[in-house]
Amino acid sequence: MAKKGSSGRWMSEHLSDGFVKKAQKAGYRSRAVYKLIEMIDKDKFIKSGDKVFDLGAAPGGWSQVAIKTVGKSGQVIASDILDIKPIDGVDFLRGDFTKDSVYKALLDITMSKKIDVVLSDMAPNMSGQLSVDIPKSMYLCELALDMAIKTLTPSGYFFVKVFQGDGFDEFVKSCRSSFSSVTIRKPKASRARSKEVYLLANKLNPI
Ligand SMILES: C[S@@+](CC[C@H](N)C(=O)[O-])C[C@H]1O[C@@H](n2cnc3c(N)ncnc32)[C@H](O)[C@@H]1O
Repeated sequence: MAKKGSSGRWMSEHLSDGFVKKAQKAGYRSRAVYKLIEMIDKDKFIKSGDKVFDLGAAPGGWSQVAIKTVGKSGQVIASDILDIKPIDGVDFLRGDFTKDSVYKALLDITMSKKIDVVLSDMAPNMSGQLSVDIPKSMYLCELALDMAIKTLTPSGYFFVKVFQGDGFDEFVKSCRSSFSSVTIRKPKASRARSKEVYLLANKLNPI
């Protein structure tokens, strides 16, 4: 029998993954929803009526969870470089978040109203080379932090995927200097061998 390459290994692991099966059964678009659901259950950082940004939203799993949680009185504004199939009640903007035009278009959609929660699950296409992937990911984290600082209410939350590696400690430090509460979490649905963790920051420090 031919030896499985890394993509073959990924596919068989993916298909036998309990979170994948659970997500498919529940009609969610990604297994990643279980990372967000666990963290919302634990830290209660998205509530009914909230206004939420979902950065790096494709294929739309987190947006599905967010719109369910905020309900009709809330709003979810999602964005990704890739398109997503429409989700009832979710406003979607397609574009590259590293481009000024996309960043500004997202700010325009808020119509100067403050946001309660900024989510970022953005991750670049992984090459497998940590020296390339980690800096790319860190840049997306820094842009998301900047957006959070500019748009959040004083009691708002920033929830972001970060890869542990070069720049991680500095990024946590930046978050601590902008927010009075910063916690690092590793949800059960996050694969143990993955270097990803999630950072939850709350309460912007006054400037
Ligand atoms: C792990 S996926 C997000 C999964 C999503 N949370 C869900 O539950 O469906 C990461 C996303 O980040 C997006 N992304 C990566 N670089 C981006 C960029 N420069 N601008 C916008 N989105 C980006 C990718 O296209 C990808 O869809």
